[in-house]
Amino acid sequence: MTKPAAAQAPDEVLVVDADRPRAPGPRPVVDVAVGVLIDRAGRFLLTTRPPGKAYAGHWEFPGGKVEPGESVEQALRRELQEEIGVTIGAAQPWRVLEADYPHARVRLHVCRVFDWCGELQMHEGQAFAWQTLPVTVAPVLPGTWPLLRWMEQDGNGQGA
Ligand SMILES: Nc1nc2c([nH]c(=O)n2[C@H]2C[C@H](O)[C@@H](COP(=O)(O)OP(=O)(O)OP(=O)(O)O)O2)c(=O)[nH]1
Repeated sequence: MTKPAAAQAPDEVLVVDADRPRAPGPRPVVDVAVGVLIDRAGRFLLTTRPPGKAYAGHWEFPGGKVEPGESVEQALRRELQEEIGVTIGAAQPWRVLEADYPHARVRLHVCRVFDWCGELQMHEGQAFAWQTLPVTVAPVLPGTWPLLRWMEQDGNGQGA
């Protein structure tokens, strides 16, 4: 059986903007499902964070928070339908990153996705770009850089 999202130990822990204040005391960790959509040419999809969200305009992999009772795969399927209008097939669990931001502590459950249907539709006014390594978009969200580094280490994302 798949482990509950909260039981997954991170592969890496990142502290973002460490000089900026945090709320005092222990902060809950929010589980987030993140999708690395990889097309047949080996390119991967990045989108910008919509206006009004923390780090608006920064580039990231699409995804969002896991709701109570959802698996990571269910959350990713729902978020990608809501945000970019595609329905994913299987989501392959890949790596876990914990990121401590001034606005929140998040645990990113990063999945690779090779199979989806539907045309891309940016429902939240995001920009999108199909990328290979090294990426040509900026600024990249701090908590997205480790994922790009892992891809490079694994020899992924160079395109076909
Ligand atoms: N989707 C995504 N989130 C990332 C990445 N890297 C990274 O640090 N994050 C962080 C930023 C946010 O703090 C958190 C995602 O939460 P979010 O606020 O975008 O999620 P959501 O769409 O469910 O948002 P909401 O409107 O319900 O508040 O994860 C990434 O590559 N993709």
